[in-house]
Parts: sequence; structure tokens; C-alpha cells
Amino acid sequence: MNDETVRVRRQRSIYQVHYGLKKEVKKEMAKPIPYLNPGADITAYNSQVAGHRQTENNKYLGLLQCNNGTVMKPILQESQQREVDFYKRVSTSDDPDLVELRKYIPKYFGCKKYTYDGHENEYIILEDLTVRMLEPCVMDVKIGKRTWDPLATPDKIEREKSKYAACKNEYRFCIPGFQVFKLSNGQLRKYGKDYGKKLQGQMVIEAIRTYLNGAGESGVCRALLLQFLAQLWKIQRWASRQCALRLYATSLLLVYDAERVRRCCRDNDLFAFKLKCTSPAPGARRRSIHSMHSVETAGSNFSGQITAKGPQYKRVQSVSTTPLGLVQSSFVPPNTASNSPWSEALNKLHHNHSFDHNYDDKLSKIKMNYRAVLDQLSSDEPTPNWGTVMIIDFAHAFFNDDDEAAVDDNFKEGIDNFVRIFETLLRETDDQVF
Ligand SMILES: O=P(O)(O)O[C@@H]1[C@@H](OP(=O)(O)O)[C@H](OP(=O)(O)O)[C@H](O)[C@H](OP(=O)(O)O)[C@H]1OP(=O)(O)O
Ligand SMILES: Nc1ncnc2c1ncn2[C@@H]1O[C@H](COP(=O)(O)OP(=O)(O)O)[C@@H](O)[C@H]1O
Repeated sequence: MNDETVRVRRQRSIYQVHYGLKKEVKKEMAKPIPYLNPGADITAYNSQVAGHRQTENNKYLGLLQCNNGTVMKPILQESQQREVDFYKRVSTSDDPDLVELRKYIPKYFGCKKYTYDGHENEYIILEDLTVRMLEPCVMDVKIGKRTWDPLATPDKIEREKSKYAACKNEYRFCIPGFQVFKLSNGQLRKYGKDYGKKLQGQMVIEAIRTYLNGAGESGVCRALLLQFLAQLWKIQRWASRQCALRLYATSLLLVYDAERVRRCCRDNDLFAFKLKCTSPAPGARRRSIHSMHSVETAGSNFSGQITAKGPQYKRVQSVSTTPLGLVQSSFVPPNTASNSPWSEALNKLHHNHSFDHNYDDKLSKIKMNYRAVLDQLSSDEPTPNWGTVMIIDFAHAFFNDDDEAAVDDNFKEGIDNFVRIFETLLRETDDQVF
């Protein structure tokens, strides 16, 4: 592929996202079942965070993970047979809503009988969204205030109404489970249904922050948020228009690789100095040429003139790259108590332009953030080995007949609220850019 082709492809994707232009759609059919070699590793799936998984009468009910990038979900109930029908129909349909939906759900590879631990079962084979992740952080977010389908018994309706009630009433979604590898030490923490059922109010936001590894002082990694939001906005747009489906008790599955985030932060010196595992020695950070115009510099070298280009400084003899401690000792701190006519202006400039930041760091962050979002926007296939969101669990999905066609408000409201939280978290990271 030459550069021109890449450029044209990127442009097309960005236009699609921002202006809603429809691209000619490649017809994507169900893929053949991937070849499982006879010695293929098939094991209980460790990164399952919600859903059926306990063992009943000696029978394991959870997902299996294969070493070829797929997971196998057992078909144990009538509702899961409905999920098979859902995947079959969506993967072959011409309906534009369903064609678009194929981008937001795991790839479907058919069904297969398999004997695990002495028990034979039918399984749906799906793309493993955590494939190749070294430290998969996974969160299951069940969407909608109503989590029962039209065929639910009164008993099931009562059970569903009583679970996660506070969270569903307030946010129109709930969090049945998540797992996170801590950036600071690689430790795995799992949060299950019991934890999820207690969440309400601000605790919900804190749980999301914990999942994003942003509960500490360092905050959430902006590039990670952008990665998620790029896909969430597409899903939100789809949900606000699609009339083909009613989705009860489906989930958003968020996945990202903590190892990748850690590497990205370290490479860009984003949080490096705040993470214990990568702390450089004190004084090891160097100032860039741009950071010479710090508040200290402004105090001692400020010429007393402000032009359209900003404050004017006296010429500095040489640009030092000595460690921070040494640089500091060679400047006189500004007299903050001074009543100089410039002190108020300088104060304002300090607030607005944050002179005391390292601009190389800032540029790195800006570049990284834009690269991440451009990569995501220009790719039709989100890269699962970094971070993405997909819709999963279609055991209670119902296709609308033509005369029923309408937006699914229950699903849409849940998505809107979830996206809003991510947008708020993104705003909290604005200082990483502006
Ligand atoms: O209580 P039940 O029987 O409705 O079981 C729920 C399952 O319903 P099903 O067995 O398919 O009828 C239900 O499955 P669905 O999402 O309805 O497919 C969930 O696994 C639910 O757990 P949670 O709400 O995600 O914490 C399960 O709820 P828990 O009781 O495990 O919390
Ligand atoms: N395609 C997938 N890739 C990776 N993990 C998955 C995938 N599908 C499901 N999971 C994991 O399995 C869990 C349960 O899946 P789900 O389809 O909701 O099952 P259930 O019908 O038992 O509720 C999810 O929370 C997630 O952790």
C-alpha cells in the first residue's frame, strides 16, 4: 500500500465518522470456523468477568479460550440458542443497521460441539476480544434500565428489577464485573457481581476510574480515554438511529491491555515519574529549552514588556540541560508578594499558560493523544490489542418487524449515560493537552 492509498483510506474513515457519509459496504459473511489443530490449547477462560461461569453438577458453565484467538461460549439455555440465531442473521444481513452493527460486535465463527472436562456441549465461537493482551483489563457494563425481555416470566422480571436497582435507575446501566491489572505493580484485581450490586451514585464513577487505572494521583490516561471514546461515539451514533433491534441485557465489553498503557506512558514520560515501578532517580529529569520560560525564569529574566507575542525576557546566556535541582539553584524565585504592575498579569499568564510545565512532555502527550485517536478513527477494525469496546451477549436481543421499527430507547439511554461519564473523564484530562 503506498502513502497515497493510506492517506485516502484515512480521509474516508474520518469523513465517515464526522459527517456520517456512508461508505460502500463490503459484504461480510460468517467466516469459516477457524482451524483448531488437534493439539490446540482450549482452557477455561481466565478473563471472564461476568455471566454464567460457575460449575454445576460437575459441569463447567463458563467460556473457553482457544489459542487461535477465539473464545467458545456454551449454549446451555434456549436464550443462548437465540444468541446463535442473532449472530447468524447479523453476519449475513443486508439491513444497513445490522451491517454497521457488525463493526461493534465480536466476529462470529459459527458453532461447534466440543467435549470439555468430560462434558459435551454446543458452543458459539467468537473472536476473543482480549487476544494477545498481556494484562487484559476487562469491564462488563450491562446496558439499560430494563434487563428482561418480552418473554420473561413474572418471577424473572422481579429478580431483574431488584438487582442493581439503584445503579440502573440512576445511570440506565449496571456493572456486573470487571478486572484490572494495576499499572503500578501489575497486580490483578477482580470485582464481581457482589461488588457490582452495591454500586450506586458516585461509587459508579469511582469504579470506572478504578477500572481505567486512574483512581490515583496520576489520573486516567487521556490516550486510553480517546481510544475508548472513538469507538463509544460510533456505538452511540448507531444506537441513536438503529431501528432493527431491541437489545435487552446486552453488555458493553471494554477491554484494554495494561501493559500497553504502561509502555505508552513510560515512552511518553506521561506518568513515569508518578509510577513507583518506573520512577527515575530524583533530579534525573531534564528541562527542555522551552521550559526555560518557567515562572522562576519569568521572575528573574522578565524584561518588563509584554507584546502581542507574550512576555519579553532578557537574553539567557546559555541553554542548560543540567538536572532540575541545579537549574533551580541558578535562578532567583519571583517575588510573589511584589506589588509590581506586572505581577497580576504574570499571575494570570501563569494560570493560563502554565509556564512551569515541560513543553517537550506536553508535545509528546499531544502527539500521542492525536496519534491514538487518528489510528482509531482511521481504522475500520479497532485494534483489540490496545483498547476497545464491543457489544456482547445477545441472548435477549429481538429483531423488530417492519411495523415495529423504532429506536430502542432503553439501550440508547444507557449508552448515552455511559458515554457522558467518559466525556467527563476526558475533560478532566484536558490539562494533558491545553
Ligand atoms: O438470577 P437469574 O436466574 O435471573 O440469573 C441471571 C442470569 O439469568 P438467566 O440464568 O439467563 O435467566 C443472567 O443471564 P442473562 O444476562 O439474562 O443472560 C445473568 O447471568 C445474571 O447475572 P447478572 O445480572 O449479570 O449479575 C444472573 O443473575 P444472578 O442471580 O447470578 O445475579
Ligand atoms: N468475545 C469475547 N471476548 C472476550 N471475552 C468475552 C467475549 N464474550 C464474552 N466474554 C466474557 O464472558 C463474560 C460473559 O459473557 P456473556 O456473553 O455476557 O455471557 P452470559 O450469557 O453468560 O452472561 C463477559 O463478561 C466477558 O468477560
